[in-house]
Amino acid sequence: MSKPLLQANKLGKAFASRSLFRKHSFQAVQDVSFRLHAGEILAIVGESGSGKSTIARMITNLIPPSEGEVLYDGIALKGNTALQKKLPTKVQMIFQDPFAALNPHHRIGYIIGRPLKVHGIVPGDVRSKVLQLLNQVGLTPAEDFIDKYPYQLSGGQKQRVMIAKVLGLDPKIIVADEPTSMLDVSIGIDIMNLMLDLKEHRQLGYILITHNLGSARYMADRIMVMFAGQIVEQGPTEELIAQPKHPYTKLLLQSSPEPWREMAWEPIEMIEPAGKPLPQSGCRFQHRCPFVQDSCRHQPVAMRAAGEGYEVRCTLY
Ligand SMILES: Nc1ncnc2c1ncn2[C@@H]1O[C@H](COP(=O)(O)OP(=O)(O)OP(=O)(O)O)[C@@H](O)[C@H]1O
Repeated sequence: MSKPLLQANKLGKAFASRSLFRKHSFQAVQDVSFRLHAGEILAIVGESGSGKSTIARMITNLIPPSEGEVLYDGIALKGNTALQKKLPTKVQMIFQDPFAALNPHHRIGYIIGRPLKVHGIVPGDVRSKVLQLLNQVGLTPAEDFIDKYPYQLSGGQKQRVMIAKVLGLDPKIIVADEPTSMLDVSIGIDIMNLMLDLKEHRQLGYILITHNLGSARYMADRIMVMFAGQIVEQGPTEELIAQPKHPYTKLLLQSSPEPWREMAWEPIEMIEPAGKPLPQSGCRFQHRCPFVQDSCRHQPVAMRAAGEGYEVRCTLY
């Protein structure tokens, strides 16, 4: 297989926090490794607080990892100022709320054209390039959109503007953080289809961050399931959905409202509700796992191979 566009090696992130009497550190992400190739979509799924956005912020260089490294085309990001400077042309982010991400005081032409000037991609008049980008994201006739303000557009149109803005820099990777969660279902599907078309035409790699297993299944080639800052399972989409291995993935799938999921496993009964403090040692899921064994309470659990391109963090495998 070709060299990955993006590689995360044993990424970790600890945040310092301070309570009234003492300082402590909270491990938000731990031991996260994955690869993304051109033309591939990797979905990161997991409940709120599982570390998805922290991973996105580390790979886009918004925050430094506490451990591990991020590589683009095999080159480490850390300490490489030339690569860090070039990063916007390699990786771009799309956010959940396109309205918050678009400056309401500027016209669409300015919003899309500004990064092209700042990064020296189009010197001089950017109008024709902006019109081309509007066409590419389906905002046509482009002349009708270029002079509008964000408030004059619908949610789906705003998300298309966001996509046009990031495409202008010709990135190789797009990190999309819940890109359709604020849109109506049918509009969300249109945006996902647009993203899939752009991926095909430009051989983009996507990291799709989502709570929604339905969107992950619709878009992604591979799914990576996070629990409490760790990957618990990653593998090809259809295989992971049809035959999940980790008890947490099974729980996530069985609690999904999606009509397509057919459970070929005994329903998981949690022993403790979500939201309890994490255990001090051993498997992070031990309190909630009905299959917990003595070793799960004491030994940290490493990722293990569970088939071709498949890994799971569970002593049962
Ligand atoms: N700057 C920060 N300082 C301290 N803790 C943080 C910081 N950023 C994130 N965290 C904590 O790290 C953990 C992971 O957060 P993160 O935002 O990555 O989760 P998430 O899976 O993206 O959640 P959501 O789906 O709600 O966005 C959470 O417990 C969060 O409170």
